[in-house]
Amino acid sequence: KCICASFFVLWLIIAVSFEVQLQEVTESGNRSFTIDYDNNQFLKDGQPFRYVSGSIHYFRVLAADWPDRLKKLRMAGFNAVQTVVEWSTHEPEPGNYLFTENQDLENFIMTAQEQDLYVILRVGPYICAERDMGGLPYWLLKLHPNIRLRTSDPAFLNHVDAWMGVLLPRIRPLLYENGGPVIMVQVENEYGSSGLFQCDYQYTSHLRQLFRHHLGSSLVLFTVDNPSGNNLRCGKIPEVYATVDFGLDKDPGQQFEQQRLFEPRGPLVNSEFYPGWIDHWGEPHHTTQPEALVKGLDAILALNASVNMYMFHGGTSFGLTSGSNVGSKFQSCPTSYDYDAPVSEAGDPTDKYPLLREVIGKYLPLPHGPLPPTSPKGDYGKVALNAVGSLKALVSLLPSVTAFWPQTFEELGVTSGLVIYSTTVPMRMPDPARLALNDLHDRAYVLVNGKLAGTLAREGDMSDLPIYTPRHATLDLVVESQGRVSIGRHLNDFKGLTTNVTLNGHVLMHWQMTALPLTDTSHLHTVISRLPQVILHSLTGTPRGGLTMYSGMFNITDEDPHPLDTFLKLDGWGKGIAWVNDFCLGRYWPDVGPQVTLYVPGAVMHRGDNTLLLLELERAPCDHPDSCFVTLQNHHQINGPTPPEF
Ligand SMILES: CCCCNC(=S)N1C[C@H](O)[C@@H](O)[C@@H](O)[C@H]1CO
Repeated sequence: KCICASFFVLWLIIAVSFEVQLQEVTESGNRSFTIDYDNNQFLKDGQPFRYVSGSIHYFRVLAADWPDRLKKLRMAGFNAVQTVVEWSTHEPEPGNYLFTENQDLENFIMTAQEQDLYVILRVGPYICAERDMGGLPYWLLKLHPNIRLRTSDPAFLNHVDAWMGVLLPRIRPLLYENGGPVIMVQVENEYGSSGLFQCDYQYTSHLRQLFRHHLGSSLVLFTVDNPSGNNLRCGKIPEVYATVDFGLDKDPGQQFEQQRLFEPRGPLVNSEFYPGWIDHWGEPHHTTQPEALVKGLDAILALNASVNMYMFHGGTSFGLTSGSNVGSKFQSCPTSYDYDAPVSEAGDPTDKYPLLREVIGKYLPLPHGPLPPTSPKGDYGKVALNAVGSLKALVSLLPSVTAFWPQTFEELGVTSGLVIYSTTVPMRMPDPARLALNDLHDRAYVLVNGKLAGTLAREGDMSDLPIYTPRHATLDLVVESQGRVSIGRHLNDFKGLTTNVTLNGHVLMHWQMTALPLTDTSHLHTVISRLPQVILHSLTGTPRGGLTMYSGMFNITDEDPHPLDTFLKLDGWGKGIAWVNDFCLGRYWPDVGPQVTLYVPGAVMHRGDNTLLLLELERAPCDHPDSCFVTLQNHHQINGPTPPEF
């Protein structure tokens, strides 16, 4: 008994001294961010803390504009910024790491700290976010065609370990406890809610251990799941704090009851409160009413919950980085990620902005100072364009691959862009013959002997295009990727011709494939410059001006202030990709909407002559030189679509 008593006394002394030390550490000014389970709150340096955060994805805003957007977030009353970290942005090819300029994540984080914002990082490895393959790099499919993404499959986890071994050591010095602004880090993303129909706890536990190894034992790690059904049962990771996400159409009390089933104590957190929603090409732009948004936020804050608004500023999926979804059909996401967010795609406060500041001001001290104004926009007028070569002419100058069967984009090493698949029809077919592309990812322009015979789309019926094929006719299929699926079972979304092609039931073989990766224009310019002028105008594209490159120049005079943000309007154009000064603005598709203009940041232009390049796939208003132009106007346009004929 005496021994037990002395052990107890010894234990008591140790426990008390530890508590005192912790208190001393805190009082000594060392920084800490923890969860207080006794009082259902966060503690920052030992004091109660609640965050009101807004999502801004650094890769959807140019680095030149990060200070402006982050300041607008702070001036709206928010005290934290949340961003996902996109693996494919930082490792576009295996072992090729990018962390500079527009990919300089550390700069974004430190800029947030300068704007008096804490940072909540969602480091993935999977992030969803309507991005190509949910932010996972396409080369995972190239290296491991049978990979089981988002599982403990070693083919996946080995690359995750390597990637996190590069990323997380960069994050550690920026943690709050180490003097930085990063207060929390999310593990995976909606693992239980992503329609994976598998709960690989070995995978999620591995991530927790990996994050603990690189980031230490005191950082708050959390998960996010939509709180319906069994999502939280599958998404909750032991020793990782489970939070939920829900929109303004949900009752916060009921939603948080679901969180309480898995976190009976600790702060209530909505990690994604939606001010708008996802857009898809061909659907109306999704919006919400400002009053409903403010009412919903007020109800959450009144419960003393912490919250992140997804998105505060959506920005733009520049380049070919937007993803897609597969619901009842394939739905590709537009370039604009406006999200009907409180700050528009172009960075301007909307009518939601002052209302949000007012409601946040009921719960948090507001920063003083004027509300940010709408920035001036450039009205640079018409830009005349000329055809600089058909796609066929361009492709004839590019290297090609021959194979018995059609290969996917991934096999050909193409992240995004086009692949031209060519073959010869082996025998005389009855006219018309039925062409079937049995699993097309995603859109194909069918040419017979260089003439457009039709268009097939993943959204529509891909297995029935009647074509007339003379003997030994050349069949070209110009196949476009519209963005890899961002969520669910179709995440391993191989692009291109993913199965055989048949003509009247005969499998077509012996394919020549020419990749046209469009992640940058360096090779495009090289190829165009090599095109003899005579070819430029001989090999036109389609009769309506499709499958053709167009270029033009516009001048920003010295009288103009620094180049202003502007909007590219493409009246009369069909569907394609646009570049300004080699910066890929993204895909345009005014034929189906909802976005009708492309946002052009001022930072991609300069005084003097600027170049504009279009790869038009479908139609151009260029049957007369006077009508072959686009417009750089000072306002954006998001229209409801005319029902598309995919
Ligand atoms: C149509 C399926 C949408 C799935 N995505 C959902 S629920 N969301 C949650 C997800 O975590 C986030 O990355 C975003 O993708 C968001 C929608 O903007």
